Amino acid sequence: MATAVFQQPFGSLQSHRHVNNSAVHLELGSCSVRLISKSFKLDNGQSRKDTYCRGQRNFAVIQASTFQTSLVDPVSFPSGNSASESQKKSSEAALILIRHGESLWNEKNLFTGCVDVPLTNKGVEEAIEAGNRISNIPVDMIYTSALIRAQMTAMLAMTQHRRRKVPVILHNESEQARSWSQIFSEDTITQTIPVITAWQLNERMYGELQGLNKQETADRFGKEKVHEWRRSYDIPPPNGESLEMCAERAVAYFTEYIEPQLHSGKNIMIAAHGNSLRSIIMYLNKLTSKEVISLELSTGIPMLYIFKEGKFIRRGSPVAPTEAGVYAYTTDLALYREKLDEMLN
Ligand SMILES: O=C(O)[C@H](O)COP(=O)(O)O
Repeated sequence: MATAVFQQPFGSLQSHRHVNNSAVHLELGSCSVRLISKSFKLDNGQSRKDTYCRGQRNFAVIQASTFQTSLVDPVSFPSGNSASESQKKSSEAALILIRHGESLWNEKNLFTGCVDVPLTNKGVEEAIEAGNRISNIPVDMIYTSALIRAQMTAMLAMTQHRRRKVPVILHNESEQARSWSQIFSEDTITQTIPVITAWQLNERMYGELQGLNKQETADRFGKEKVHEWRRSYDIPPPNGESLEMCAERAVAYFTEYIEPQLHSGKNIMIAAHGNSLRSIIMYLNKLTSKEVISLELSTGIPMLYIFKEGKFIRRGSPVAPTEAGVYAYTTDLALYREKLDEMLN
């Protein structure tokens, strides 16, 4: 992805403790980012090096790339030497998809779409259970929709992860938000998982059905009509998105931003919605428009894929963290798990 890399001296900064500063400039397609390293002499005589970034344009990519550059996981996946080396050699990466846990409007049987409602208690429990199931699978980056039910699911799931890294939502909505949420310790960054939120992963926009009760709508417009709105591929509900329209933006986002991360060996979790995930699964499993309409996803059930040699291999849903046989670990996943066991014992 990086097309040009060069080192340049970085002028001295306003602190008597800085002993050395340098900057690396990366050109990443249409955007550029500057990684700035500062070496500090601490009062106790020790020295410390912190790296952070300044970027322009296309902030999601910049932030993702920054974390990618900075993160060095002591429990690397697959097993290898340095993180960058293992990334280069990496022959596979894990992809976890999770539909959010039950929301307050799922519970009330209302069309939700892009209305931003939180999880129920049951949804919270489902998210925690999903986290248990994936607690031995490596996660380097998380993508969620812009909606709270997906974000809650991702965050709650990660509370169960054995690696104990902290998921941190990247705020790139304005220059100030980006700048005010920077992390200035390389050590802390290595214990962090970047969480990227993207509206493209949102639930399909349900148009004028949003907020209506599904049963009452079926009683009013007829079961067939409502089934057509809910489960046809290319017929949109009134003023809303068809599954095809939802797939267009969700899959475009996946191929443009997420797939390159998998290619570089990053293990990814996506927390999203029934229809944005059906769209992505349609792409991953090469389903036809006929096949995808009968695909139903339960709330809070993680699905695991392995990305290997440019192909997505479906591994099913991990049933419990300890039951390797249920979804058959790959060798790399087994090694990762072994390292977690060593680290935590
Ligand atoms: O938005 C909604 O109401 C649901 O999350 C998905 O609804 P569906 O099952 O009708 O597509």
